[in-house]
Amino acid sequence: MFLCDVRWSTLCIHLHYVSFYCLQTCNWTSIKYESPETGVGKSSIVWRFVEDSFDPNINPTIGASFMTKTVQYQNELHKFLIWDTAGQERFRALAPMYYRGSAAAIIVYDITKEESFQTLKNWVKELRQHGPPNIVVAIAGNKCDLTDAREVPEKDAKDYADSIHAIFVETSAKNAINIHEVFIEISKRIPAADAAGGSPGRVSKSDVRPQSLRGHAADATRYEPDVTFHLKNATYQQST
Ligand SMILES: Nc1nc2c(ncn2[C@@H]2O[C@H](COP(=O)(O)OP(=O)(O)OP(=O)(O)O)[C@@H](O)[C@H]2O)c(=O)[nH]1
Repeated sequence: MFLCDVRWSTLCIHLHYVSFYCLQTCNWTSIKYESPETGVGKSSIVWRFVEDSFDPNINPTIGASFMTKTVQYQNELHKFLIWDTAGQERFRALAPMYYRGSAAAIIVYDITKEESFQTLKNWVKELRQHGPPNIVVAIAGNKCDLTDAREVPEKDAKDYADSIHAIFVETSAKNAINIHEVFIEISKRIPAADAAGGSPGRVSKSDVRPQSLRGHAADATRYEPDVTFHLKNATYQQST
């Protein structure tokens, strides 16, 4: 998952999950979570953030979903443009299409699956090597409501995140724990466009990469409504 934060201009945020990207048009309708990169809760986090809802029977992502969400923080508006991409290995090669040009990435692992945490480290390496140089990275240990099934100690993950200067949170999309907070924390770390003179993630409004727009709340009417669309079946809808 990737996010951006800008004042008065669209900024590109790359929200990178342990798994992501997919631009292909596919017909698969039911695919089991097979690898440590799938089923960690990426889509659930996005839906909790965007719609404040949780679906225990959510389908695996086939293709990619793009969503925007505008929130007010203090006296500013933050508009997040988010790519939610499929976690399956077959889509891995498409990842650079989404993280290049993004200002932030959220890499998600499942606290009940040690393997997903190890996989996360590979994504961090890839982002460091091939992603934008100043990309903000957040690590989210999801499903923290499942404490009895925990395999990844919180301290281990926090120490790792500190070692790479990443934001760290444990989240629960199910119980709405730290979802809003991680997005706001990312937004705070991304320089405003006017201050940065054009941040790495800055994009035009027609660019359908994840972005965040930050401006003053009083100017909310200048922004377009939040939207959701799915590349899988080329549907497009306004969510607000
Ligand atoms: N208990 C619990 N279950 C969760 C949480 N987040 C997601 N899930 C469940 O985990 C499963 C996978 O969630 P998804 O959001 O589809 O995961 P994903 O990482 O987007 O999966 P892909 O689309 O395959 O990459 C679903 O059954 C969700 O209901 C959480 O915070 N707590």
